[in-house]
Amino acid sequence: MASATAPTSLSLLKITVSSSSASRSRAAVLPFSYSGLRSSSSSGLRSLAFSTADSLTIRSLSSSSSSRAKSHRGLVVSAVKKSVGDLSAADLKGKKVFVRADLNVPLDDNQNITDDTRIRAAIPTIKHLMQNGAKVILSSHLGRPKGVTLKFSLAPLVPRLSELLGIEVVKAEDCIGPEVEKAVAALPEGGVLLLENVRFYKEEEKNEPEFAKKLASIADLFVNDAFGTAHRAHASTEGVTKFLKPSVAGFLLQKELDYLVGAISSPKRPFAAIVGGSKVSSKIGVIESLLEKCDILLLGGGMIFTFYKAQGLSVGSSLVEEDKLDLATSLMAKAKEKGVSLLLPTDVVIADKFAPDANSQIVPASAIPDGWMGLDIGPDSIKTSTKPWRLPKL
Ligand SMILES: Nc1ncnc2c1ncn2[C@@H]1O[C@H](COP(=O)(O)OP(=O)(O)OP(=O)(O)O)[C@@H](O)[C@H]1O
Ligand SMILES: O=C(O)[C@H](O)COP(=O)(O)O
Repeated sequence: MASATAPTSLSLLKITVSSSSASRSRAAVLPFSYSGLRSSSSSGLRSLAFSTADSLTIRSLSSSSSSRAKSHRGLVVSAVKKSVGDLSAADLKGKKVFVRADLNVPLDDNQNITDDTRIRAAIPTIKHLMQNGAKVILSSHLGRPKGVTLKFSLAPLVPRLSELLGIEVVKAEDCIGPEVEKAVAALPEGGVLLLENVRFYKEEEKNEPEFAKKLASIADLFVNDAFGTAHRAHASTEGVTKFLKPSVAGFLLQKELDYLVGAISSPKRPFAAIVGGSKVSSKIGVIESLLEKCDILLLGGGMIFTFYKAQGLSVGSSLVEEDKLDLATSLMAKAKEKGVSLLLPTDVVIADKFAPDANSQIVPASAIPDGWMGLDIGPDSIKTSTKPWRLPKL
């Protein structure tokens, strides 16, 4: 059986804590999966492929047999958001509906859509509105343009949208202004007008009220179906809700909310979550919230290098949020305090530059050479995180 002194990659983590009953009882719910540890190999963490930020948790795992502590994370979240399905023809006929979707699809160099999943996902809401006589004003961002940029135009999406909806979707050249107003006025019941990329205006991401007001001024009510963008308070997602009533969720957003609420309010234990992305700073809220609910939190993506550095590891030229090192440390401490196993990958992909033609290799997280940058989790860690017999059922 592994002990806290096993030379796992935990030994790299310079965190010393004293035992707490909270972490012991919490850790007891994690029977899994720590098969790698239990195999008692001297490279326990390597076989686990994720390292916990808290070596104490591992000791607790292997020593405690008490049943799971009564959850202090039993926060029940209930989804009582109004959805577009609650709106009938009586509410919609002849109404101008501003629909924010996430049509941020990948395009190749010739502006061909290489994956239309997001367009297809937006269709049920749009069809519901069309079938109930609404005039649909469809808005989205595409990419992260700095000002008006042709390659980020939504124009290439029109043929596919039209095909999927069975009507000719009209495209506006802008998302606000007199031309848009004219196009809206000409829109028949059941018609769809696609506005130009809302991020062509910097006011969108700044959530400027004046801009939100202009967007809202062309519509009677708002449907947010942009699940992939729902974590951002932008003018077209959050700002317009100040001016349009009702503001309701689209079918896609509702489905995802139902799913998440179900998973989070009464999860099967042990409950694990995986969080990735490049920046810790934009994930603080979600990580803190998950620490209240999860038993295991696996981190991936670019943000892990901030955590490694916070632990004193050498991370070469990896992306690091220097001003968030303390935050990373405090999140790890918080996980410890809550008895949550915060796991970091033990192997990583590194490259000599951030470019498609870079040289790359796989190394242990503790062995990133100077001049190399870590990009993401390595194959061992991927294997671990995707093998159901290693991880608890999600
Ligand atoms: N490991 C990395 N090293 C350097 N740059 C990275 C790394 N990972 C991602 N990036 C850069 O950050 C951008 C955003 O990455 P990603 O979408 O994974 O992160 P995110 O946290 O979801 O993004 P954001 O919070 O900025 O929306 C990428 O397009 C890329 O340019
Ligand atoms: O692709 C995405 O993640 C969403 O469309 C959000 O895009 P953003 O990260 O540029 O806001």
